[in-house]
Amino acid sequence: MTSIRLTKEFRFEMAHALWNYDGLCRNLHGHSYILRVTVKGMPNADANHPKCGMVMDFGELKAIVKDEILDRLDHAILVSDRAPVNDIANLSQMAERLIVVDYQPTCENMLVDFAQRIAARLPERVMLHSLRLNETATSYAEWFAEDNG
Ligand SMILES: Nc1nc2c(c(=O)[nH]1)N=C([C@H](O)[C@H](O)COP(=O)(O)OP(=O)(O)OP(=O)(O)O)CN2
Ligand SMILES: [Zn+2]
Repeated sequence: MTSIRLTKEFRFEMAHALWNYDGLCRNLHGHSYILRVTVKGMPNADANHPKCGMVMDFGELKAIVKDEILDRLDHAILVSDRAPVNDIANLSQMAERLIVVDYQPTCENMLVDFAQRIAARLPERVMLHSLRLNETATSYAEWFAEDNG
């Protein structure tokens, strides 16, 4: 049996601010994030199964990422609970999707959060191999299961 890595790419638009940061990113600003999710497993070998030849259906992976990440974060504002969250919440309709997290919303911390959420939803015998999150065209962070075993 051969182990195969499967990757799907997702895109979402999100605003954030780095609380107490010593540079421009302390201001609310937005990014067009690109998230690449790679899973690993053996393709289904049952010739009678509709998913024969698949590690997992790309559609199933898409549904997980949509549920756990895109539906929450696309066009959202992500801020740390250490920031003045109530002031932002008072922006009323401009902050309908205000997501408050217990971490500084860097791409590194977002990946830790994403890895936990995605791994918990994968089918049996499919492992989360890695994640890559581009915050800008020139900046990205990566999470690898092998680094975090
Ligand atoms: N290690 C990290 N550093 C920074 C993060 C982060 O998530 N992890 N985030 C930011 C800002 O939010 C923003 O993404 C700025 O990134 P940067 O690459 O500095 O963006 P620029 O537009 O200045 O990049 P250039 O392409 O070089 O113009 C800051 N740091
Ligand atoms: Zn940023």
